[in-house]
Amino acid sequence: MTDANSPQSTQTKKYRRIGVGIVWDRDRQHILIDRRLPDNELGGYWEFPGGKIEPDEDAAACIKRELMEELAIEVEVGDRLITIDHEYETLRVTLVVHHCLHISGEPQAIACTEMRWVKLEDLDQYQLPAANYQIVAALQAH
Ligand SMILES: Nc1nc2c([nH]c(=O)n2[C@H]2C[C@H](O)[C@@H](COP(=O)(O)OP(=O)(O)OP(=O)(O)O)O2)c(=O)[nH]1
Ligand SMILES: [Mg+2]
Repeated sequence: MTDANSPQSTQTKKYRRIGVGIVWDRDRQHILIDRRLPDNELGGYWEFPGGKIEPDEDAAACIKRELMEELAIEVEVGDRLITIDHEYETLRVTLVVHHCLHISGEPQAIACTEMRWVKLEDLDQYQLPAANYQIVAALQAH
C-alpha cells in the first residue's frame, strides 16, 4: 500500500554520495561547521561542509571543489575518517568523510547562512543531521 505521508521504501529513495570535510584550522584545535540554508533538506541544521560527488571525481577531489565553491577556502584533503551509509525519510546517502587542513581563505557564507570554528567538545551544542553523530563519535575516538 502506498501513502503520500509514509516514508519511501529504500529501493525508490533518491541516493547520493557526498564528500564531507572535517576542516581543521592551523593549530588543529577547531573544526569548521556551517549552517544549512533554511529551505533545503535538513534546513537550519549545522553540518560539516561538503556536497555531491560528481561522476568524474573521487571524494577527495569533490571535497576540495565543494569547499572552494561553498566557502571560498583552500584545503589540503587528508586521511579518510569514516564512511557512513544513512537513510533519511526521502533520501539515502553515503557520506565519505575526510580530514582536511585549512590552507587559505577566510570562509565566506556563499551557500550557507553562517559558519563557525568550534572545538570538538563543543559540537554537541549544535543540531546536526542524524548521520553526523557517527562522525562525531569517530572524531572523539580518534
Ligand atoms: N555536506 C554535508 N551533507 C550532509 C552532512 N550530513 C548529512 O547527513 N548530509 C546529507 C544532507 C544532504 O542530504 C546531503 C548533502 O547534500 P548537499 O545539499 O550539501 O549537496 P550539494 O552541496 O552537492 O548540493 P546540490 O548538488 O544538491 O546542489 O548529505 C554533513 O555533515 N555535510
Ligand atoms: Mg553542500
